Amino acid sequence: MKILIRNVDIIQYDEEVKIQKSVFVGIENDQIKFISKNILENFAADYEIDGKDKLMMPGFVNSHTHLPMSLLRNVGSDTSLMDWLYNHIFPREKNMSNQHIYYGSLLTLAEMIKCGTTGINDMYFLAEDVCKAAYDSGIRGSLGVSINGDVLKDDMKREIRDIHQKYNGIDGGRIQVAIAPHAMYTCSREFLIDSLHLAKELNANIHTHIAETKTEYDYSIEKYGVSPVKYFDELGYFDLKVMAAHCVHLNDEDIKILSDKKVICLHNPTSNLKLASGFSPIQKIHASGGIVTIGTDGCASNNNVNMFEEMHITSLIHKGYNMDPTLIKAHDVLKMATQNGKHIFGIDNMGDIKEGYKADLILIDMKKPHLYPNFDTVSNLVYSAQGSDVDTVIVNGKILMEKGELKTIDLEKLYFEIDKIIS
Ligand SMILES: CSC[C@H]1O[C@@H](n2cnc3c(O)ncnc32)[C@H](O)[C@@H]1O
Ligand SMILES: [Zn+2]
Repeated sequence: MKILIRNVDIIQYDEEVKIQKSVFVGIENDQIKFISKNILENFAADYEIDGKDKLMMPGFVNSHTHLPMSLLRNVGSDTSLMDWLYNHIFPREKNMSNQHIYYGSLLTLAEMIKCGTTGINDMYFLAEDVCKAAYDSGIRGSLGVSINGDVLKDDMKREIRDIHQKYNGIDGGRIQVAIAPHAMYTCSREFLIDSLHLAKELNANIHTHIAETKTEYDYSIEKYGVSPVKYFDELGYFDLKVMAAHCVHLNDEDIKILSDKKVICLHNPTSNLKLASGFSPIQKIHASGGIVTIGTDGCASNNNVNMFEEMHITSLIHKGYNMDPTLIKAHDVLKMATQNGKHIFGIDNMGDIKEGYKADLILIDMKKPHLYPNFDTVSNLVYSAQGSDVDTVIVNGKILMEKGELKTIDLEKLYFEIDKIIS
C-alpha cells in the first residue's frame, strides 16, 4: 500500500527541533519512503490525504496500560492504591470474562487511537483476548501476559507459551508478547525467579510494577532488607529488558541501577497523583542517562488514556513539586511520550518523521483557536493541544483513523456489545 500526504507541515525533534512546511510525504508499506518539497514522479499512490493546516508528528506510545480497565472506569475513586486494588478492583476483576477483556480492550483502543496513540505497552490477565483486540485494532503493541501468585504453575506457563507462540512477532513484528509478573508484593520470590527463567526461555521482555508506593518500599525493606529496585536487581531481572511501571519511591542507588541497567522507567503521573502514590524523580533518572517514557496506567486510575493530558501533567507537576520551571522541558516530555517508546519495541527507526522510519504517525489539526498563533510548536503540543485535535492516525503504514473517523473499530457495534455484557 502506498499513501501520499500532500502539503503537510512536519515536525522532527530527534535532536534539534525542525519544522518543514508544506511537504509531500510518501508512505510505502510500513515505512516513510520519502519527504520532499516535490512529489516523486515514480510514486504511484493508492491513496492520498490532504495535509493542509495539519502537522505531522510521531504517534504517542502509551507505555503503561491495562486495556480492559475501561470497563472499570471510575470504580473506587478517591481511595489509596492498596484500598483501590484489594477492595474495589481485584474483586471485580475476578468476574471478568474473555468477552469483557476483548471488548474492554477494544473500547480503550478506540479512545487511544482517537487521541493519537500509535503504540502501547500493556499488561493484563486473559491476555490472549488483549492480544486479539490489539491485533484487530491495528495498533502497535507490546502485550504483557500478567501473572501473580506464590508458585508459577504449569498451566500458567502453558498459557504464556501458547500466547507467545500465537501472537509474538505477528504482522511484521507489530505485536510483541511480554511476561508481566504483577508486582513484588503479589508475587513470591520463587514466583519471580521462575517468571524470569520463562522470560529467558522465550527471549521475552518483562513488564512489571516497581516502587509505586511508600507501602511497597517499606514492605520490601522489612521483608527483604533492600529497596524494590535492588530486590529485582539482585534477582537478576535487569539482565533482561525490563519495563518498570511507576518507579516513584527510589533512593540514589536505585536511580543509578535503573540508569546503568537501561531499565525502561514508565512514568504514570496522573495515576500517581490520583492514588496519591507520590512523585517519581524522573528528572534525576533523565539526568543520569536513564530511559523515561510516559503512560496513563489503566483508565480506572486516571481516568482516561489521553496522552496529551499525560504530557501536560508530566511537565507541570515536576516543575511545581521541585519549584523549578526549567525542569522537564516541553521537548523532553514530547520525546518521552513518543520517541522513547522505541526502546519498548526495540526498533531504532521509529519515533521521528524521517525517511526509512516506521510510518507510526499522526496528523494534528492546527487550525484551532487554542493552537493559534503558533510561535512555538513544541510548547503548543505539550501545553495547549488536546486529544480531539488529532485528525488522522497511521500505524505501520495503515490508516487507523482519518478525519476523526475510526477505520478499524466499529464504535456503534462496540457500544452494543459492551451494553450486552455489562447489563
Ligand atoms: C494482573 S493484570 C494487571 C493488574 O494490575 C492492576 N493494576 C492496575 N493499576 C495498577 C497499579 O497502579 N498498581 C498496581 N496494580 C495495578 C490491575 O487491576 C490488574 O489486576
Ligand atoms: Zn499499572
